[in-house]
Amino acid sequence: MNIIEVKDYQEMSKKAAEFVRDNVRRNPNINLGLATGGTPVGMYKQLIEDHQKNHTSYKNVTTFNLDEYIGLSEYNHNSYRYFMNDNLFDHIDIQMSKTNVPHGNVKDLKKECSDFEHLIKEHGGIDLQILGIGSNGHIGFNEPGTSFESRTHIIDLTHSTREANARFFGNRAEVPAQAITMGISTIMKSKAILLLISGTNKREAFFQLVHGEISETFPASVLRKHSCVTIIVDEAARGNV
Ligand SMILES: N[C@@H]1[C@@H](O)[C@H](O)[C@@H](COP(=O)(O)O)O[C@@H]1O
Repeated sequence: MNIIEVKDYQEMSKKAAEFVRDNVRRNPNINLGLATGGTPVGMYKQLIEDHQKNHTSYKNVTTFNLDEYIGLSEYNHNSYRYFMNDNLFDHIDIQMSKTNVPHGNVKDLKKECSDFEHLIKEHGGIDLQILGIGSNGHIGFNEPGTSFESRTHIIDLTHSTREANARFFGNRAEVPAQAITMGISTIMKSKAILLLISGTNKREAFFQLVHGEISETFPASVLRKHSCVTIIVDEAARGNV
């Protein structure tokens, strides 16, 4: 794993945006895997700024998002589809038809999972996957205990994840109990991975990732088996590591 140490959230966001932009410029038809949560918001802001200033084009880019809450429609402000439109897609020249976020409010959720998995495959796989990390080591919504062999699937969210995400909803009771998420093996098939880690609440997770054992009890540890992972981590998350 290539670890890039930066000072703070601002610098992490800038570096991450440069990394993504350079990849898009090198391969304008890139398949990007995207993440939600608080961590990548600054990176998306920088990408929008770069698009406006330097005209980096996303016209031929295809995107696949990691996950979506079950039960929320795309119009719900807490859905990840809404998040992506609001934080990125509405502000760049991407074709909406090339943006893919799992649908969390369809009748046949199992079919949605296998369709999503196939869609990624049909497009030739993800070239660059952006990731954040949960404080319990989850990636996407793959909670501790998820099989490393998992494909896109339905997951029960843990108490701590619902608690952590309650800040977006008002209270924990409103956070959906389940989500659709790319599986660990789906994520691991990406050709390259960019993981962003910021803040003191991620310090323990960063430490585990670097020093802990590779185990399904800490999902992100699987990344140590991937040959092309870049981590951008700020001072607060590094602590004394
Ligand atoms: N499903 C998302 C993840 O993709 C994200 O990486 C993680 C951390 O979120 P944050 O960046 O807000 O700390 O939790 C969320 O639940």
